[in-house]
Amino acid sequence: MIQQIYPSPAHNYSYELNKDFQFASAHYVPDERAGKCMNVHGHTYFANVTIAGDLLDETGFLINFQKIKQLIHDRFDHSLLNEDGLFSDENAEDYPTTEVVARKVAEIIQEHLDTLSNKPVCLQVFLRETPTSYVIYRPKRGNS
Ligand SMILES: Nc1nc2c(c(=O)[nH]1)N=C([C@H](O)[C@H](O)COP(=O)(O)OP(=O)(O)OP(=O)(O)O)CN2
Ligand SMILES: [Zn+2]
Repeated sequence: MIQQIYPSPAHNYSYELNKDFQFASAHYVPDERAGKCMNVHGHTYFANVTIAGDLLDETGFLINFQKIKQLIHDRFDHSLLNEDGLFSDENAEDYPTTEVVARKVAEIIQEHLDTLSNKPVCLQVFLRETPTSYVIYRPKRGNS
């Protein structure tokens, strides 16, 4: 939910930013054990992304807030997640569950961050799938 307080990852970076955004997507979980979730259905996902770093870019940004939303919203909004090449119906690690979508969001963002000279890092993705269900994904990282 936008404007909620999120759990913070511990870190020693000087700057931390958080971006909230939402996207509406359909998905299904391709396993009979997922019950009714095996049927195509939709959610309005609420995401909060945490990015940190020690250096700002030439505009004084860690990263432009708008870019974070653009990377994810433009790709996933009003789509069937299972049809995106990031996901697969063959391998559970790539089914579009909340856990996996949160990880993919982190990976998409980190891939972009790696192109920036100030080298920010994605520390956390909080992804709410329903009013009662959410996942937090924190990429493994070194001692920073
Ligand atoms: N660990 C996970 N469990 C479930 C996932 C998931 O991605 N990871 N997904 C689903 C379904 O896709 C469903 O969209 C969400 O399930 P649920 O929280 O049960 O949704 P409800 O709105 O029915 O929840 P209530 O609290 O009962 O209203 C299922 N499990
Ligand atoms: Zn679902």
